[in-house]
Amino acid sequence: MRSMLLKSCQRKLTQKVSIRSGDAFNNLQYTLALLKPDLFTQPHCVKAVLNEFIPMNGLKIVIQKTVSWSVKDAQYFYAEHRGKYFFQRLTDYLSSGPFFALVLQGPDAISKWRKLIGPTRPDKARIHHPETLRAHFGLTDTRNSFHGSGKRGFFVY
Ligand SMILES: Nc1ncnc2c1ncn2[C@@H]1O[C@H](COP(=O)(O)OP(=O)(O)OP(=O)(O)O)[C@@H](O)[C@H]1O
Repeated sequence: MRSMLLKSCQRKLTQKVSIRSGDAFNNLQYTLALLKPDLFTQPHCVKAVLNEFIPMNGLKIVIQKTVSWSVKDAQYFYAEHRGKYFFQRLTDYLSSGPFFALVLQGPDAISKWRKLIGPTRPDKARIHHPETLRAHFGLTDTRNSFHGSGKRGFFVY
């Protein structure tokens, strides 16, 4: 399984990649991280996240790709929230411009990245978890700058 994972990671970024996240090998995991459109428009913030926050927290970027989603792509990705009052706002936002998709690797990468990005709401993050990325960079409940996959499973982009 590990060699399959590594093979997937080594494919060129232009190719469609399918990786099984969260497979443990000596606690090694892969996780999907999104640096959402609001952050993408702030190159100095992106630079700080990529070059400082991620490596300093024991995570390694194995794939980095700029993506642009249609509304349908965003609706598919966030399907679990369909029907909620913020669904249209959320999917309009994710399809409003380009953003970065990263595959991060490291021990306990899934929970480590989720912990690093912090609570969904940046205002709450600034009060209760001021050290987190959403506290530093998040703007609003919708434009909260980051996504971290919450569970093991396949992701394709
Ligand atoms: N109450 C809300 N009002 C507005 N937007 C919301 C609200 N709750 C969630 N969202 C938006 O939907 C996204 C997905 O919500 P979820 O509950 O999965 O939070 P999360 O796991 O912290 O975020 P993400 O899935 O983006 O990592 C959030 O990142 C946020 O942009």
